[in-house]
Parts: sequence; C-alpha cells; structure tokens
Amino acid sequence: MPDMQKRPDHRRIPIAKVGVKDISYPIVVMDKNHSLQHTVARINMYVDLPHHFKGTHMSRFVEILNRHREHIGLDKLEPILDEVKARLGSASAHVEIQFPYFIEKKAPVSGAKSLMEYSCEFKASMTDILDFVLVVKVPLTSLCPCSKELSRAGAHNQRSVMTVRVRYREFIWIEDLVELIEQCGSSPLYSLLKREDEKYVTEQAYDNPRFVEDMVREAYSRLAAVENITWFSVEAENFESIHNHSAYAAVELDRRA
Ligand SMILES: Nc1nc2c(ncn2[C@@H]2O[C@H](COP(=O)(O)OP(=O)(O)OP(=O)(O)O)[C@@H](O)[C@H]2O)c(=O)[nH]1
Repeated sequence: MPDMQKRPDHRRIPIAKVGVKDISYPIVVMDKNHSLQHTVARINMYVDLPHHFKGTHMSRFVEILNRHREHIGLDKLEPILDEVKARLGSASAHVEIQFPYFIEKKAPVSGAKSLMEYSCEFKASMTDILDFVLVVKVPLTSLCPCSKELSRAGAHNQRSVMTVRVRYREFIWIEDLVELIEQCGSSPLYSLLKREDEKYVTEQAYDNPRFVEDMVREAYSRLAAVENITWFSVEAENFESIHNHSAYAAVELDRRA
C-alpha cells in the first residue's frame, strides 16, 4: 500500500508538534491515602516533524499507548516518550495527560465525608532529558476585601480557580499541592456541607477576605518555601459575582539555573 506520510514535502517548513489529541484512556495515579487511583484521562501525544517529511505516523502513538495499557502512570512517561521518539524517529516527543483526580474531604464541623474532584495534568516532554510539569486546578471561595470594607452588610464572594504548575526534584503528592493552594483563598470548597458546615465556611470566608493578588502572593510564598520545587507558576481566576468578567493574576518563580 502507498505510504503518503513518508513522501517528501518541498515547502521547507518543519513542524514543532504534530500528533494525536484527546484520546480517552484509563490511567493509574499514585494516591496518597489509597496507594493507587484509577481514572480516565484525555491524552495528547506529539512529536516534531522535520521539514522534508510529508506526515507523521499517527497510528504509532496509539500503538505505544496500547503497549502500556496495563499501567499508564507517572512512572511510564519516560519509557513512553523514549518509545515515541524511537518509533517516530523524532528529535522530541510530548505527552499531555489530563485527568480528574478525586480526594476525600471532611466537612469542617460535621466531619461529613465527600469526594472532591480536582482537574490535573501530567505534561512531559523529552528531547535529550525528560521535562515534567504537574498541573493541578484547585477551586476555592474568595471574598472581596474591598467589598467587605465598603459595604454596610455582606461582601461579594465567588468561586475561584487557582491553577498551579510545578517542576520538582523529588515526587510531590497532588494531595499536598491541593492542601497548600487551599490555604490561599478565603475558604476551601467541599462537595458536602451540612448546615453547621455552611455557617462555618461562610464565616471563614468573611474573616479571610482575599483579592486575586493576595491569592497568588500567598501561593508564591508557600510554594517558594518548598525547596524541592525548582519552578512554579500560579494563576488565579475569580469568576466575579458582581461583574460579568473575571479578575485574574499570575506569578512565576524559576530556580533552575
Ligand atoms: N499524518 C497524518 N495522518 C493522518 C491524518 N489524518 C488521518 N491520518 C491517518 O493516520 C493513519 C495512520 O497513519 P500511519 O501511522 O502512517 O499508518 P501505517 O502506515 O498503517 O502505520 P506504519 O506502517 O506504522 O507507518 C493513516 O491512515 C492516515 O490517513 C493527518 O492529518 N496526518
């Protein structure tokens, strides 16, 4: 059969990333409290393509995933990227694994247990050495300090999402990152709250007003104190309840030298 992908291309334009996107696939993630957690990811896999080839071999990405199907997790990223580079004959390879991760939380007063979902991502690239970034999105409540100061009663508050990205030397638990980031808003979120919990989190948020700037500065201080983290970025987006737009802030620290 003819193989179009192998044919030459004469435009002299190399492609930085080409591959497959949004493959739904079961994976296994290390769970701090239950050793392993099975979840379903959306996976993207890319390679670079030199200018002289017409196309890449899309089927080979999926073949490689299938070869590791028994256990696709953090420890498999390096072997998968090595294999992608070798099978596709590329100089670089990238894999992005986005998945929902569940953490059991206890309501602050009643102790009622519930599962909270956190959107996470493993982003790994390989040229000569592996570059790995862990991404975790943490939803929070934020309450506006300005509104609290100005208003005779109440203060506007909203759901916020903080996105933390880290590079590190030694393994970091998703649970520990979530716990660190949850300290940075006005109050954490829970899936299940009884009335006594609702009173508690409402008052907690009122007692801890935070601008979006306060949230990223708080996260910066806490993450910078963790020596194991070599690079991080933090974004906060507050889905304002008095505006039809969001308040946003971002910070970054790079200690790789
Ligand atoms: N490169 C490329 N392939 C595409 C695209 N859209 C669909 N495909 C299909 O991806 C399929 C798999 O390609 P290959 O991996 O080269 O398949 P193959 O030649 O059977 O496999 P190998 O022998 O391992 O190369 C082909 O049927 C392509 O038509 C595209 O935009 N670019």
